Amino acid sequence: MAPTVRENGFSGNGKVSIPHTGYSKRAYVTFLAGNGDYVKGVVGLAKGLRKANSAYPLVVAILPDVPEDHREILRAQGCIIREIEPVYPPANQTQFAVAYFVINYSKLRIWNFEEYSKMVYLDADIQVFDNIDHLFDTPDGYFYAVMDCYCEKIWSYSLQYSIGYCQQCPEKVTWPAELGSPPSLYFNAGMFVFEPSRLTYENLLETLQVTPPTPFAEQDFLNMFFQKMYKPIPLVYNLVLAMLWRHPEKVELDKVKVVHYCAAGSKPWRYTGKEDNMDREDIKMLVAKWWDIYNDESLDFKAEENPVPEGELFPRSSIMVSIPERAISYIRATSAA
Ligand SMILES: O=c1ccn([C@@H]2O[C@H](COP(=O)(O)OP(=O)(O)O)[C@@H](O)[C@H]2O)c(=O)[nH]1
Ligand SMILES: OC[C@H]1O[C@H](O[C@@H]2[C@@H](O)[C@H](O)[C@@H](O)[C@H](O)[C@@H]2O)[C@H](O)[C@@H](O)[C@H]1O
Ligand SMILES: [Mn+2]
Repeated sequence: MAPTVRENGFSGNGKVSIPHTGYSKRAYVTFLAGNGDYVKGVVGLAKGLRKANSAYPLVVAILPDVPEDHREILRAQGCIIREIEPVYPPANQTQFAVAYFVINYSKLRIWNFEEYSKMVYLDADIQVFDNIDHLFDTPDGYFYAVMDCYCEKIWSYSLQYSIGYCQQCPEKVTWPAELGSPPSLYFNAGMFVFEPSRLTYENLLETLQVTPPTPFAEQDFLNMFFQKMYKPIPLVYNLVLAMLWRHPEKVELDKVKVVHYCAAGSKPWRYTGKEDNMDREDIKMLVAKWWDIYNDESLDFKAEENPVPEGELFPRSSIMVSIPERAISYIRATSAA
């Protein structure tokens, strides 16, 4: 039977007016800043999600400094572009672990995307190789993310690193009793499952303004803010590459669904193989896998397969799939002609 969206689903004025009546819209979301080459990461991610048959669209939260030609590239890949204003931490003397981490606080704007009830955030240097749509069905009220690793030199400022403690193997070097209780479980903020909420958003921004910045910027802040709601999920959902050489016993590469190219020198679009660990066979294989998707033209978004109905804003594929069946009652179309 030819499905038709209820009249008030797509009003005649060309705007998509979706009834806010108990439907729950879902989407993947990533973050893009600057006019550099991270746009390639977003294109790769959009194509990877398509290859994994993801049912939900990819929203890209972009800073104003993302140039129009990059925005067009992303629209052409079926991405939903949302411009956000930067978020800066309070004035500080902090040395961030990496100078540009300061722009990553702008990620916090995604909590204001209230038109979505559940989102999966993915850094632009992440690739999704298997379908992870089931993460949207996780119980609400928690913050889901994968535990990070403290063993890389980038952590050398930390107490954990100085005593050789890592949460990935707490039995190897136990946390000294004289230092009190061990650190709370700490997640990598390159991937997480969350529920946008105006209230949480405002709370995040207010709390940020009274929280002294720390080396891992918004990642440290989010770990502090969501400490009580944090639920660790398996590393197959965010393989922080350092795990391959720091905790190989925990990695079953053929089961990994999401790879996070965060190790120094591992960004596929900048890969030279010269940095530490970058000449490993598994790294070369993962970088090649990223390029296979990026270069696969059959994975490009095809507007003709996702027509944007006359006067509407987005291809229905990006709207319709983000509204579950129950929210749209299908009635038999009376021919408009
Ligand atoms: O110049 C930049 C730097 C970072 N990012 C975004 O911020 C995220 C976090 O930075 P990055 O992934 O480089 O941090 P890492 O995970 O390597 O620590 C990136 O994935 C991008 O989504 C960006 O768009 N442009
Ligand atoms: O702004 C802080 C960033 O901190 C995190 O990356 C780090 C950290 O996780 C280390 O453990 C890794 O070793 C390292 O490579 C990596 O840069 C997030 O991936 C990123 O999205 C962002 O939040
Ligand atoms: Mn990253």
